[in-house]
Amino acid sequence: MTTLIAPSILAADFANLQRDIEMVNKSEADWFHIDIMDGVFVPNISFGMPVLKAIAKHANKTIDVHLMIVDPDRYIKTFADLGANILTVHYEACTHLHRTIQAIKAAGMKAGVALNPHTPIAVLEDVIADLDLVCIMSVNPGFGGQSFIENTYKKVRQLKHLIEFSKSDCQIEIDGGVTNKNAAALTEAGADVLVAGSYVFGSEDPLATIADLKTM
Ligand SMILES: O=C(CO)[C@@H](O)[C@H](O)COP(=O)(O)O
Ligand SMILES: [Fe+2]
Repeated sequence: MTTLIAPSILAADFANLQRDIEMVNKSEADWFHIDIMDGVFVPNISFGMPVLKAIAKHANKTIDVHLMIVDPDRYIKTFADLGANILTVHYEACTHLHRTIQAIKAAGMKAGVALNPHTPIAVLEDVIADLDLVCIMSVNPGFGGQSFIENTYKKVRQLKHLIEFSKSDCQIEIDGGVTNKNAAALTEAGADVLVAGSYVFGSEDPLATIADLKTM
């Protein structure tokens, strides 16, 4: 199976959002990656429900929502109603992670958990069988355009082992600083989904950049 590519809309031109959504629609990308930041869990605020609603209206691919917010349980139903297909919460933001995962699935979405760079893979041991996606943060969450953290490769391999050992069919997503310099090595280590924001939207030809990432 080839690696899935999920352009991060955080790096799109918000004054030309529909144009950028149409670009992703006609590209070889697989998912839309949507970063929701609350200014509390992370030191930045991105955008909220009205913008997600507008994106969902035009997007014709899987909508992968990455919540960087505290107490995400408050909004699970809202994100399902807005059109999220995959809802990823942060391990560090959930007091009752098992309950949150079940609530996401009960709302009809796939359930993902994201781990900050300092959080070990081992914390997922007792929920891995319930998960559809694990998002390994390869930068500290909160901003696009940061440098990739090299320790990520080790975590991908550890997660791959845990998934195989648990007979889980959960996918491994890498988020932050993904470029053509690390994409092939991430795929080789076991990544299933690569999120790319500034590398795609900051390039001369985003369609070609996405197509190129797909080959890695
Ligand atoms: O969740 C985040 C950042 O917190 C990411 O999804 C970024 O939006 C990825 O952007 P690049 O690092 O690819 O520019
Ligand atoms: Fe993200």
